[in-house]
Amino acid sequence: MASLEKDADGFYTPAESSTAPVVAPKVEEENDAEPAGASDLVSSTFEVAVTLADQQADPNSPLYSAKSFEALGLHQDLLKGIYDMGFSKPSKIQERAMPLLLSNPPTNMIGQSQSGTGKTAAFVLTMLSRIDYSINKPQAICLAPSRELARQIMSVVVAMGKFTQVQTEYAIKDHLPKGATRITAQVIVGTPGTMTDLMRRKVIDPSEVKVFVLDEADNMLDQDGLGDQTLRVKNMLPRTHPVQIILFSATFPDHVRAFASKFAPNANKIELQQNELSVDGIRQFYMDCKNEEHKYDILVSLYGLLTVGQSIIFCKHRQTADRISQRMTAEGHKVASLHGAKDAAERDAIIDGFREGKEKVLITTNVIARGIDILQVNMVVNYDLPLMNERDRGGDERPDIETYLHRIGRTGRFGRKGISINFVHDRKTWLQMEQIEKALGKKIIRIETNDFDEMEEKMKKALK
Ligand SMILES: Nc1ncnc2c1ncn2[C@@H]1O[C@H](COP(=O)(O)OP(=O)(O)OP(=O)(O)O)[C@@H](O)[C@H]1O
Repeated sequence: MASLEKDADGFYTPAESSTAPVVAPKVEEENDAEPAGASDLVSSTFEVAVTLADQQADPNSPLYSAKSFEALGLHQDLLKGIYDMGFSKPSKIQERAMPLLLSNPPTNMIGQSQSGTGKTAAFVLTMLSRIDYSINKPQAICLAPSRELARQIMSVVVAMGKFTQVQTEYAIKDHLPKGATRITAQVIVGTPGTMTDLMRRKVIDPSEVKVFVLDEADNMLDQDGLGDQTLRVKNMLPRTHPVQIILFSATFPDHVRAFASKFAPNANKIELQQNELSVDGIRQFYMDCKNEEHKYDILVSLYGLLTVGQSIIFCKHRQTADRISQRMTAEGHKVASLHGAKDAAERDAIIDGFREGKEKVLITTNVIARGIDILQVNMVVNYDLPLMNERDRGGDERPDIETYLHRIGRTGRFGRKGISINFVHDRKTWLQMEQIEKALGKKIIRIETNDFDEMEEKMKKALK
């Protein structure tokens, strides 16, 4: 075994020199063109299929692919799983990333692609392709920032692996029975705190781990957030053989890029340009509210539109989410609220209920800003704009562009149309929104708050 040195960032690195760098392929520039043939969302399954096929045939779309899933060299059992899920062609990120992810010897990957463009399938198929099904030991570990996202990723592992013998287990809070001593499952999906705990207690033996995936990698590596815990997990991985490290996200802000490259050395990189970060299917609006209280009134007046499909309302504080939801409920509206102060069972029940469409409006915090994939969500409201100080950068009132992108990305999934509405209520919030607009190079259009008919018409048009 190579001798190890711990460097200033806390990484253990082999003292010997590493392999030659791989030339990083770049995603071609995409233009801003309207996807061809885009139409309304879920009016019928048939219509959606036609729309998707059109978009997947448009070389400017992030959903475009020249290849078929067969051409990506996947095992027959996985192809069956993919088709069983209703996928017919890979998306651009799948087409680009899969050959690099599956090539031998395994090479690390830092992959970036817009929200809702199919990153999950790319890393799930890699995990399922790399494990040895005859060995009952953990071989692929995937970390995500929330239990909701970990559960969703697991549902993709199970669906894609339906025709394989894969065994899976969660590393999320309050999931394993108290006395559990050893996990034999091959794929483990979880959150960093619980994963660290289970590895420390030797419930997870990482000695056979070959693939380590970070979904929402920029968030998982952020030094102000989950970075330490993620690094702890990495430092417990075996050093007797190479472990393929796979980082995926829709965003990789400058302050984590260098750390990401160190975390996944010599990685193949697929990167987006700043002007490609948001998908065109999401139409962005804002509403001028008079003050904090007026934001609530406007939200209530939007209820009819919020429930045309499903909506997610993002607030800065848990208390705001609870307060709004209690008030709206008391006024006879059906809404749910979800945040990190609720216990595990309650969180699972709330997100499952929302997924099933039992509630059409979910009021929440940044806890589910990332990754959550619910196709019926056609509206996102930023009741409070996301700010950098929510990431523990005390006093920093700049808008948090990455969180904004992830929040609005809960709609407009895989070529669907969606709407985002920002509430601004004073000069400060207006300037913050202007900064977001500038950073993304996309116009955020004003909607009148006092003309309900115009509002409704504009929004319905945006969803067409
Ligand atoms: N090739 C495909 N054909 C059809 N649908 C697909 C394909 N790949 C993925 N999807 C669907 O697209 C949706 C979005 O995929 P996914 O959740 O992986 O997006 P993502 O890129 O991880 O987004 P985010 O950055 O928000 O996490 C999912 O509902 C998924 O089932």
